[in-house]
Amino acid sequence: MSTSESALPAQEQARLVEESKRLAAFQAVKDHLLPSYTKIGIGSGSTVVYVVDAIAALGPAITKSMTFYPTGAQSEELIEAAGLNLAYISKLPSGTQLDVAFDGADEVDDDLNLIKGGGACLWQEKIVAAAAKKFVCVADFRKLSPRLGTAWKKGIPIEVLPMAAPRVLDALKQMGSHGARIRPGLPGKAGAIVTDNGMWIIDAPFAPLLLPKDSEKGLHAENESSGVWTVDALADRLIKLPGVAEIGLFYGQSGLEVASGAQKPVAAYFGMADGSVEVRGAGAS
Ligand SMILES: O=C(CO)[C@H](O)[C@H](O)COP(=O)(O)O
Repeated sequence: MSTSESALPAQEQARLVEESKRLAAFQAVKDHLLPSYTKIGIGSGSTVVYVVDAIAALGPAITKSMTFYPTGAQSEELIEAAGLNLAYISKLPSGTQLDVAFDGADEVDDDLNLIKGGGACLWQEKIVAAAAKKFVCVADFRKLSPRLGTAWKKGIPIEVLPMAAPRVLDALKQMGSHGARIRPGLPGKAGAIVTDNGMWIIDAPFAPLLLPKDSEKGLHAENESSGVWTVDALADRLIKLPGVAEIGLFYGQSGLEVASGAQKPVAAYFGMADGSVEVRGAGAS
């Protein structure tokens, strides 16, 4: 949030953020949900609520031929509450892709790499995003960052098998994440947060993650324990730690570059504080 926005009273700031999510969601749906589409992925979080609002606003004449695939319990409820057709990715016939998937993010960098998992749904979110021909990210202006880990300081969410958590924490420390910790449950719940998949989440802070273009500026990852990593090197390393089920880094090639299995969005829509929508990547299709 810029100085001018953070000077606003808290209530006005919150209103601005909500309005920016809504604007981004309606624009993304307008640009990327074609009436001919039949299979749509729906992500998790507070921004996706507006995506579902935008889809429902198209009316049953358009949406009745569409089926919606959730990324967890929250989006399942959203789809049902909006009266949209619900199905599960486990029932998507092999060899079939979703036409498009919409989801939020905790942070988005200049290369459209994402941090996701603030809402603990990252595993199913990655499966649904990678199953889509086109993955579109929707966010408010606070999520736009030059490098991951600049604005989002809570750490990279990592979904782990509970019995492996202490070993994963040891490994993260060696990799330079000194503040890594198991995410606690919601107030009133003792112990760790438990994901829709029965796993725990570790949040692992790292120094802002470098991009390929940073090496041209003389910025390099040093050694492992320095905690300075490029996005790809860190992601490749984290996913190989025994006990790690999935990581909240969505990285690699985008859906425009690979036929299927992309984790990165083809486009990211940001609602801005001035009421505009900034689009990074591919616009309308
Ligand atoms: O990754 C996610 C949940 O696991 C969400 O997409 C992310 O946390 C953004 O949420 P919000 O739209 O509420 O800011």
